[in-house]
Amino acid sequence: MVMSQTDLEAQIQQKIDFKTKPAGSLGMLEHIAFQIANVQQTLSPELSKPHIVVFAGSHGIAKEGVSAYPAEVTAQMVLNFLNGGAAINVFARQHEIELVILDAGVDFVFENDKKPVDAKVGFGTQSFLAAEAMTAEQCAECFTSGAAIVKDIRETGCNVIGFGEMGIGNTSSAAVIMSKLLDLPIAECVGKGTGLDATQLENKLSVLQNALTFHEQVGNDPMQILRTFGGFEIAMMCGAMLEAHRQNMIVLVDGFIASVAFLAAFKMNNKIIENAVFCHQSDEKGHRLLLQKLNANPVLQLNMRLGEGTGCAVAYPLIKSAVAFFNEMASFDSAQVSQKTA
Ligand SMILES: O=C(O)c1ccc[n+]([C@@H]2O[C@H](COP(=O)([O-])O)[C@@H](O)[C@H]2O)c1
Ligand SMILES: Cc1cc2nc[nH]c2cc1C
Repeated sequence: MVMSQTDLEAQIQQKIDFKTKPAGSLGMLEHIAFQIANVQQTLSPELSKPHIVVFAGSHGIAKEGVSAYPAEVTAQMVLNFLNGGAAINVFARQHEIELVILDAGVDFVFENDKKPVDAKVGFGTQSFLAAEAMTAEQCAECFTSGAAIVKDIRETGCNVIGFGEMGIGNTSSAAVIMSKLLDLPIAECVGKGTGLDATQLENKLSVLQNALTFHEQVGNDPMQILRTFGGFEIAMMCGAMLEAHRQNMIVLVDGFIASVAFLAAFKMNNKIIENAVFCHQSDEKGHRLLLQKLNANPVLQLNMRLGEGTGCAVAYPLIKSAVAFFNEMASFDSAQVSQKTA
């Protein structure tokens, strides 16, 4: 017998409420369990073959003094990921999450035997201070490649996928994209990124204001905004997230930059929010407001501002706990525990 959506939702909620606990006492874990069961349309949800993809890209805007670190760190960190030494490697290993390192457009030729997945769209974007970050063709390629990597991962049996990134300068791209997509003053979207001091932050703000003035004619079309302000890894994440939704996967969203990629995807298909778990509220200034605008309730708030998918990795065991209680806890009936009095 085919169950209606309303019936299924009622049954999921009933299963949660009949567990041996005071009603609502597992808090956010209850919401996550409900969401995952609902996405998977089942009373026995499963998380299988979890993956995190780190999308890496270099940014032309990095030469405008908007980051506390030099642009070459992007390629150097990709090598570090490949050698297993970065924070995301540690957390992914700890929680048995498959890690995929993807070159969306790093300004470096990787030639050792250890290479990132090659989806290179170019050797970094143009500085969007006085040019478009990428061409329309490059932006389209980001979407095609993002979808392709997710399809490949889906074929391994994975149904839960985290999105992280690496790209010196990408909080600048992300801040401008957020400001355009939400029609917010850029000052509300800009933060210290990798750790700018107050003077450097003022410079970042003025660079981004100038860029916005230069691109004044850009309207609110998300594809046009992504193309104008980049980066390759942000556009590719956006395309990948949309595919993960098409494949009915659980979409784990990392920090500020990943959330901005999500916002662009949401503007293209707002149903994607049904599959999304916002893993961690970053310390980057704009993230809180962005999550508020999405009505999103992050699983964790640990004052991290690293990216790489680290928020997804550290939140993952909690998401597993949500599914585990839903599947394994006894009910009042099965354990013969008395229910609430009146
Ligand atoms: O994910 C976040 O919330 C986050 C916040 C601040 C910085 N980051 C990371 O730092 C880099 C961007 O910072 P920046 O200062 O170079 O724009 C990039 O590699 C991101 O992964 C990440
Ligand atoms: C060292 C370093 C590691 C990172 N991981 C993600 N963004 C980063 C930025 C820097 C500077």
